[in-house]
Amino acid sequence: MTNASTADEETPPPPPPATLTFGGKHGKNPLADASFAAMCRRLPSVLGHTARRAWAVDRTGVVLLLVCQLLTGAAAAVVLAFTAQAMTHVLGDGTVSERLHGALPALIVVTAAAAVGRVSGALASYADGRITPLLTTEADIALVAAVCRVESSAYGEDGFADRQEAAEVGVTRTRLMVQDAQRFMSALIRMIAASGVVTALHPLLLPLLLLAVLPAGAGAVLSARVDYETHYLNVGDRNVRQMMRWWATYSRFGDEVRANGMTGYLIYWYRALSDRIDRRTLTAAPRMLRITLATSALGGLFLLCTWATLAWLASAGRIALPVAATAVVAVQTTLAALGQFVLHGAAMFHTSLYLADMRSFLDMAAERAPARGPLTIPERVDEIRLEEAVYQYPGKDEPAVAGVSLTLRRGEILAVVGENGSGKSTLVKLLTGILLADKGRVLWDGVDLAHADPDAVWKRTALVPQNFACWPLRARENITLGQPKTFDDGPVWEVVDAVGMREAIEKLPRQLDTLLAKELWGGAELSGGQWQRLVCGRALYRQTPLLILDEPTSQMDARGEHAIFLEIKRIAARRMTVVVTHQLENTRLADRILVMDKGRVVEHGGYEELVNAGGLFAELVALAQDR
Ligand SMILES: Nc1ncnc2c1ncn2[C@@H]1O[C@H](COP(=O)(O)OP(=O)(O)OP(=O)(O)O)[C@@H](O)[C@H]1O
Repeated sequence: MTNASTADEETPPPPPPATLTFGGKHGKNPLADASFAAMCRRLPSVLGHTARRAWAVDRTGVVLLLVCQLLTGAAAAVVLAFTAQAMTHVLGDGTVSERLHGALPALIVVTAAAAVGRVSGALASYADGRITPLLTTEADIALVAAVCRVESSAYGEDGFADRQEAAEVGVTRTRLMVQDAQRFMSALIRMIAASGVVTALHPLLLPLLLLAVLPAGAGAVLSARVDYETHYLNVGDRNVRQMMRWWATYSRFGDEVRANGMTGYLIYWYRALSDRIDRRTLTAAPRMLRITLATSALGGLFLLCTWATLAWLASAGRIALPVAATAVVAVQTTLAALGQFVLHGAAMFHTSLYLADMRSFLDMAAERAPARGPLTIPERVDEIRLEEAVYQYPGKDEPAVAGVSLTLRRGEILAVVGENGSGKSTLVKLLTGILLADKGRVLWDGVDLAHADPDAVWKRTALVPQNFACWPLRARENITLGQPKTFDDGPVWEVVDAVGMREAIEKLPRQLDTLLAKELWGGAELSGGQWQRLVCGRALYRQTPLLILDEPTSQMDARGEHAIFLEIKRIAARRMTVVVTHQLENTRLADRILVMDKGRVVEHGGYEELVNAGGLFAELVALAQDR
């Protein structure tokens, strides 16, 4: 036995991924208590909703689709009725040529109607091809817009991310909805046409045919239910798998994954989660099989009864032979139409389950869109005041900000310091109205943010967040994003100079037009510190009354940091500036320093004053110098 294998035996197996359930108040499958009748009642509402949305995106396509479907149905009825007529001639009395001659006009009509049916069928598919992509795009954009617009606090809400994942499936299923609805409607029209002909031949045939296809329909609905149940159980796991997939494969995190030896565990983890999802899916397979076998057997039995009845009617002389022959064709046609009607109805029901998830998420997101009030904020803001502001994140026992009062005036630079988790970033979110205080108030020139239009607030805010996005956009857009108001690059170059990025941008293959994403064709990459400079440039470009920088220079070299703080000082007179930092030396530029601990302001004053006070700030400064 080698040392390596001994080591392997002694190494405990890696822990499997945590078991995640689609939890919270959304943890209950909406189908759990739904009766079969209730499920069937969904169809008209789903059909109506799809029709309204289709009408909104492509009226011509919808009209074309409806006309073609009516034509297809009418053509099917004509084919059947004239086939019956032709049969009567073919199986009637006279010589072969006389009988064929007699059937000829009916056969010509059958051929013409079949041609019309085919052409309108093709046109209906074309209309479906027009409507579906537009509808899917609309659903997709509605979802993205809804998520972008919710109050920031919604992200932390129980089940929000899982509901979003379920809604994403709804978006992809939208693709099937028009197709299902179109096939369902066309089968319905063909069924009505064909059943009219069958009933005219003998009234007993239609109920028997219905009995023959109903079990298949019931089977399809039951299978859809099982499939959805499995999907519902897997939502939580799929959500986290999707997130991990992105983190594990995103090139920006590739170095961390490789150099820390994470690859093996990440792949193991991904496989373990995928296996768990597959296991649930496979558990459903025998149930599906049982449903299909039972309903097929029942349907087959009823079909046998239909044929036996037809044979009995013919042999007992209750229907003439030509009528019996026609009945065979009519039964086949009706059976096909009925079968498709039921199957596409079930498919629509199936799709509707996913669409309902999407609709309920959109409703949920709409309820969480800011509805704060119509108050607006003056163009120039002179003062921001916090009055005993408290904020507690959902699910947390302690408030992150526990009653903070402060006044910030135009022209002032405020530094906020404190240990990790002391509430600095949360305070910033309260100042900017990203989060609304649970208790207390945040007032911008006397306007309470709880009642102000958030867009008016954010138009006057520039924020360099602690965790910023490296947008896969051109360099120019990475600066102007959120405020693309000039056609001239002058102001963009001004901020590029201010953050010391001119040389780096001029070296890019297409300067400001360079796509900043190495993974995209023609894209280029910046270093971490260069990205941070660019993000600071974006905030400076906005020229707003409030400028907030949360750890703005953590990745920068001394020259970059110097340039940024010089610029902050240069422009400070025209705005209120808040700098959150752990680099305590940088707080020297501030007019005031706020020291936070456990959500409260424990000290405030100037740099020298706080160092001499011998409190938490002095201790942190001493620790920073004790290297
Ligand atoms: N989105 C969130 N959901 C739940 N709790 C959060 C969230 N963001 C922060 N917290 C919690 O709120 C508290 C304050 O966090 P905050 O980010 O404001 O601290 P901070 O002072 O900015 O910390 P750091 O110096 O590490 O950036 C912490 O206990 C943290 O765990």
